[in-house]
Amino acid sequence: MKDMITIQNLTKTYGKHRGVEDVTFSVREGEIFGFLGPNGAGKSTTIRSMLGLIKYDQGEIRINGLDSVKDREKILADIGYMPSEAWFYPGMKIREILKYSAAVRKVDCTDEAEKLCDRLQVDVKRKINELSLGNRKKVSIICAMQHRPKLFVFDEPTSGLDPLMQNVFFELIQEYVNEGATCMLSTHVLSEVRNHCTRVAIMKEGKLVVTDTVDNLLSSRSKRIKMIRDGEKLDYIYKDNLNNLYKELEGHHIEDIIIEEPSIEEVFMHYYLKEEK
Ligand SMILES: Nc1ncnc2c1ncn2[C@@H]1O[C@H](COP(=O)(O)OP(=O)(O)OP(=O)(O)O)[C@@H](O)[C@H]1O
Repeated sequence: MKDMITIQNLTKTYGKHRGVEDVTFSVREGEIFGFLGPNGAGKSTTIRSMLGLIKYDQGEIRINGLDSVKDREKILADIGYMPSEAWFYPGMKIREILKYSAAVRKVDCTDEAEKLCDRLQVDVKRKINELSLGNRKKVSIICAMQHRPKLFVFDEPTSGLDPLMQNVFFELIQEYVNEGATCMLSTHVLSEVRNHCTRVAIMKEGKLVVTDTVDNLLSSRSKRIKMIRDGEKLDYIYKDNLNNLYKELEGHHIEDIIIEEPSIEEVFMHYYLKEEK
């Protein structure tokens, strides 16, 4: 499968401050790719560099084979980007915002916009400044989707959306992906990653720490152990070979033991914890 996004040795500093350092990964055509990491890890810097919103210092970014600097306009024509902040000009009606967003791209999105408003339960007659954060997010989602782009880039799309609308959002993404689109999703919600993403990249302190399939990352050898040993209740993550656990338990009275797969939060947590200095 060909790459939709290729990022090679991306480095961006903000004056003396670190942004991202030597980041290399790729997103394949047709996948839903999770982009994770704690606050300040460098996700937005990477995304803004991809979209030409900031100038990076070193490296190369190609999107659908095109150079992110030289071919910026061509690239942007086929991207649906949703920033984490859902801000619009106050006073505008939703209908006007959607029309304006389509006109900037010089495409007629009327049918798709109507379908999306219906699915996301958006009333186009309402003014943007009357809306809750969740409803503004829905407008932002429609602006990113209505021109049916080849590539979606979402920065924390579901924060503020109720669970029903979160479901509708992922149904829509899946439908577009089934028709050939690619989706890069920056999120802090690990259940979204487990349920919807095929591969992930995890950033930490400006560097890429891992990129792999969600299945591989979750099938690590660690297990969650819950047991009552010698009258004591224990609940912990065991990272060694299970044969060693059985040896360690010899001579103890085991009243009860449950060995289960850890949650995605438990598996991913160490990528989020700060390194000991
Ligand atoms: N405009 C800026 N000026 C100076 N430093 C910046 C600027 N934007 C980002 N940074 C720094 O770059 C680093 C990466 O920030 P970035 O916003 O890319 O992280 P993030 O992973 O998107 O975080 P979050 O999950 O909080 O959105 C941080 O150390 C941040 O302080």
